[in-house]
Amino acid sequence: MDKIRYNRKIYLEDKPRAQAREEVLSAFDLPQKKEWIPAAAALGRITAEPVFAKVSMPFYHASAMDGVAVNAEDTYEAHEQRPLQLKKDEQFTYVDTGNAIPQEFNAVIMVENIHVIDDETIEIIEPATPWQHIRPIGEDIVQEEMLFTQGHQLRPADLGALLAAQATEVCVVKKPLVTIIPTGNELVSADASLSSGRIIEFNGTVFSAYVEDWGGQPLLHPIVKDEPEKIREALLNAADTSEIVVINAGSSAGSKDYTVHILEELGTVFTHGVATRPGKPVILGKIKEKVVVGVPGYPVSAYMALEWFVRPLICKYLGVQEPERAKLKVKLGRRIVSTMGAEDFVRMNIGYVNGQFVANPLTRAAGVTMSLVRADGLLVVPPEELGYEQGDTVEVELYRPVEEIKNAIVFSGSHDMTIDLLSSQLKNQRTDMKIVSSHVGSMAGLMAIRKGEAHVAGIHLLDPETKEYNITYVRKLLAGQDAVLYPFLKRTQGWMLPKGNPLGIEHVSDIAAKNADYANRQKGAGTRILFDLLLREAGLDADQINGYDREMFSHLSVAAEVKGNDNAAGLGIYPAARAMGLDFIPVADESYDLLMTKAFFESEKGRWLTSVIQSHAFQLEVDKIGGYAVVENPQPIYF
Ligand SMILES: Nc1nc2c(c(=O)[nH]1)N[C@H]1C(S)=C(S)[C@@H](COP(=O)(O)OP(=O)(O)OC[C@H]3O[C@@H](n4cnc5c(N)ncnc54)[C@H](O)[C@@H]3O)O[C@H]1N2
Ligand code: MOO
Repeated sequence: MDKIRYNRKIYLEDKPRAQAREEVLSAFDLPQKKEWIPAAAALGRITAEPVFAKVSMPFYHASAMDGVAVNAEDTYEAHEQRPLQLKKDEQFTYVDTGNAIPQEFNAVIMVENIHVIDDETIEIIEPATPWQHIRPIGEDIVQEEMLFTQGHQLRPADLGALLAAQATEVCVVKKPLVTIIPTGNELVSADASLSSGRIIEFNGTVFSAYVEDWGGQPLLHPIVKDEPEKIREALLNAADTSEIVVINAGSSAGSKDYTVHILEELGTVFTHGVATRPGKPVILGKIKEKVVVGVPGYPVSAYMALEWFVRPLICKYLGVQEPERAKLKVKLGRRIVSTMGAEDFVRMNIGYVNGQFVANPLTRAAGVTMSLVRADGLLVVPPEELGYEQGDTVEVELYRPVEEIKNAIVFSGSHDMTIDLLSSQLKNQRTDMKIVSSHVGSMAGLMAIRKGEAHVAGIHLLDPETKEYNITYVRKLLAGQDAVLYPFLKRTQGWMLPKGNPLGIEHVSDIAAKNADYANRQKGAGTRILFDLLLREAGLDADQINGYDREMFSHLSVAAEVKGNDNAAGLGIYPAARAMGLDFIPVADESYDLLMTKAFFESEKGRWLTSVIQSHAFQLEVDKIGGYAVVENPQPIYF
């Protein structure tokens, strides 16, 4: 049993990130270790000492051209009107590019400029100047010359210079060893069987990859349980053997968050809590002379904290400048609210629509790894700002090259699995194009087209009066704007019910009559509009439906909700029901169409998109899902 009892630490500081960074950097003052490694394997490494050439290059006078080596003096008489003949071996010898020039010669004439008379004789009509077409000894590299100073990061061409100068071994800065300690009783490896409360350990692998990318040597420690003794032992060992220690999770105020106490006991804590959202519960401290960085458990917070504090430490150790990301000015598609006094880091999607870059925030939840996977850029809201308004121009840091962002087709609206298939087919045919999609529902998709924030929106909006899909909505909401509605799919909506349909639901009235727990969709979702129509047709009211106010944001989340509850019911598409092993009773066939800006529809990208939709390969993939039919010979409707 552990002898020491730790008080739960409830209050974290809000230290400015820049201050925390300066403090930890000035506390990190290890001398660089050096090592000799083969030059051929030194890509990306930092030279620890100046590197000198051991030999010259070329090592001898070398012919720069294919032709003949001559003595320039022998050629002075040559003239267009008085061709001069030269004798082989006495007055010339054949040489190829790179050959050594025999001592008696001092110039090369290109083969194109000689006229061969016979095996022994050539003729020239122009004199050669001394040293023409000869690469003299050391033209490129001179023996003893300094090729690189210390602190130079070796690039591919640099390796060539090292080998050419016979500097076959090079003294570089040893990569700082960064030990990464994942902690948590709940953590299991990715191949373990999962049960409620178990979390796959993946932060360690991500940290290792970042550390490697930044020039450090990662060492991923096995998972450590939330037991003070185990954490203490892991920290002490890591501090003995490595340059930097990263400990993951247990950084906040939970009952098992011991890290900060153990660090206080074994060394010093400089910081517990920085004024950032996310990433607040960072711990910075030292054991002996080794810096320990405690990063929060949530992946997004963790990766950001790693970049704020571990990357500068690695760069300082290596003696290189920290790289900065490219920046881009973008227009905000949505308002962004920020906490006063804290820096906010907002992952952004960026699209290039109608000649301008428009950015929209992704989820800000620190546990959503996919928000980092999907992000095109990062908006940093400084502590003194309360946020920005929709339409403001702000600067974002880019996570991807700007060309990639410029080439993406921005897809908005209701999500459908076929859009992922379309994405994949498009990528098959055009490596320079991709679909970037955000799933916001049909109505929000339509508005995105209206505001010029998307090229394409997937919509399925039923007009309860006309029973027609999409057209009335587009006519009403996009009045006066150039848009095209491209008929895309017919798909089947139906009741999603627990296996065996225990409540025996067949009709909307059964949902009310049997008091089923209904999993509804969000306002503006096409499925919600359909459900409301079904209610009205059956003469039912929303308040007769149990769960009407609980809103899910996708077909799959409705299906997941239904799966866990024998009393549940939902409305959605067949593939979602199938994915969750649910019963499915068809209710209506609906039109899921693609609304596009006219400019996009008529652009090269728009034409590609529609040609992929019409391709056999795509339609075959769609048929495999079931419950769908791609519209044949679609007639685009212009508005
Ligand atoms: N009362 C308070 N609760 C929390 C606060 C707070 O200020 N007061 N801060 C929240 C914030 S913000 C964060 S971030 C988290 C940080 O929590 P910990 O660093 O203590 O980490 P855990 O609770 O152990 O884990 C949280 C979460 O992170 C994921 N995780 C952890 N380790 C890994 C790993 N190796 N690989 C993948 N994912 C990992 C996992 O989802 C955990 O559930 O605290 C809040 N709470
Ligand atoms: O600060 Mo936590 O790191 O927001 O997620």
